[in-house]
Amino acid sequence: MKDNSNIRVVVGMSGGVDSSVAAYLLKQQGYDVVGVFMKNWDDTKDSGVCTVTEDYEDVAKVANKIGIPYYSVNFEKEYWDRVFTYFLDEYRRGRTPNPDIMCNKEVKFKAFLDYAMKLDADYIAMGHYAQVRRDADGTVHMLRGGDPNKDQTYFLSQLSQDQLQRVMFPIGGMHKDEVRRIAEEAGLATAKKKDSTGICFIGERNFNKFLGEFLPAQPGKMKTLDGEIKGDHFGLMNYTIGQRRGLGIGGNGQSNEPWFVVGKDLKTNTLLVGQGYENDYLYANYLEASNLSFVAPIADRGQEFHCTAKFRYRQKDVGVTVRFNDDRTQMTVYFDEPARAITPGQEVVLYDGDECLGSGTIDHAYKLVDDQAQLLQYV
Ligand SMILES: Nc1ncnc2c1ncn2[C@@H]1O[C@H](COP(=O)(O)OP(=O)(O)OP(=O)(O)O)[C@@H](O)[C@H]1O
Repeated sequence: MKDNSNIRVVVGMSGGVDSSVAAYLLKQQGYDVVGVFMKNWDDTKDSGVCTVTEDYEDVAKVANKIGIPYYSVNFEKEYWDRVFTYFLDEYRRGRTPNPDIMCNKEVKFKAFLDYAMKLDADYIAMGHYAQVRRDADGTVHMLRGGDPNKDQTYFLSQLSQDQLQRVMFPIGGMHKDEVRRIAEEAGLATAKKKDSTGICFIGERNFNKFLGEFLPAQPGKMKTLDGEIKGDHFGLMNYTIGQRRGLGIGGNGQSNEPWFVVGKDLKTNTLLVGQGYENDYLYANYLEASNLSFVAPIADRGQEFHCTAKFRYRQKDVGVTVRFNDDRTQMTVYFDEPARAITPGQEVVLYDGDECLGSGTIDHAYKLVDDQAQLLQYV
């Protein structure tokens, strides 16, 4: 067996089963493994419950069982400055941000990586469901996780080639069942622990109440695209494009079809609603994105190429054509088929087969009407 004992790997241990097994497998493979638990949210900042103490106890139990040192590090300031501030700003702009993507980019794979380097790490490891392939020339590629139900490349799509160079995903090729089985066989205390849910590092919250603790809600009117008032909304930030639940409007005389959020008019603080899941106004032909980041080397693909994309996490890939602007700071993504509920603030993540190329943040969606581009009034 290869001697890995000179290679130090700092594992991000959350107190969950995935990172427990990641640490366990690395230790089995003979690496010099160190566990580190991050605390990124102070539960006195809001009125929710945090599970930090319990999670850290689980890290301690697992680390002791597999025989590795472990530490805890506090990145509350980094999380607040680089993730939470962005999160609130995006909501203020009427958009729907993805804090997990920002958290990976700025905290888990930046602040944590910097900290690990100070501990003389050669690599960091995380319990994500994603895979890294290393080419002979040193280039690394990020591939989808082995468990199609768990693939997390969507959330990792803003990592850079430099960041990925130093990353290992020990359980990335496995299925969740297998991870739990290994944890059980190894007697790890987290084998049966429930998966974490909710906002990255903050946890499960009543979302609207949580948001309201940081951003004052500004109630306004709900209108159809024809200007008919349908009711009141309790703050544009509490709604997202394509949302059905919580509107409180039933079908009317002509149709019993449910109502959906089809747009937001920030200037007049109006929520635009339309009837029917297939509402034409929810379908776009292309989008514009900025804040581009590519983990894969894509320079040789030229200004325009065809690939697949996801616009939200739980979605099948769709065929798209990507066209960059001259300096590659923005891209326009044309869909092979019209796509529903494209949401500003969310990420458009590009794939070539199983390889995640990178992503951009959605700014605008457009519809073609008689070959004329119409900007959808999504913010
Ligand atoms: N508080 C934390 N401290 C250190 N690393 C963390 C922490 N939270 C998450 N991570 C790392 O990020 C990975 C993915 O986190 P995610 O929240 O998606 O958890 P998960 O898939 O439920 O994994 P786990 O079962 O390990 O909690 C974890 O497996 C772990 O390596």
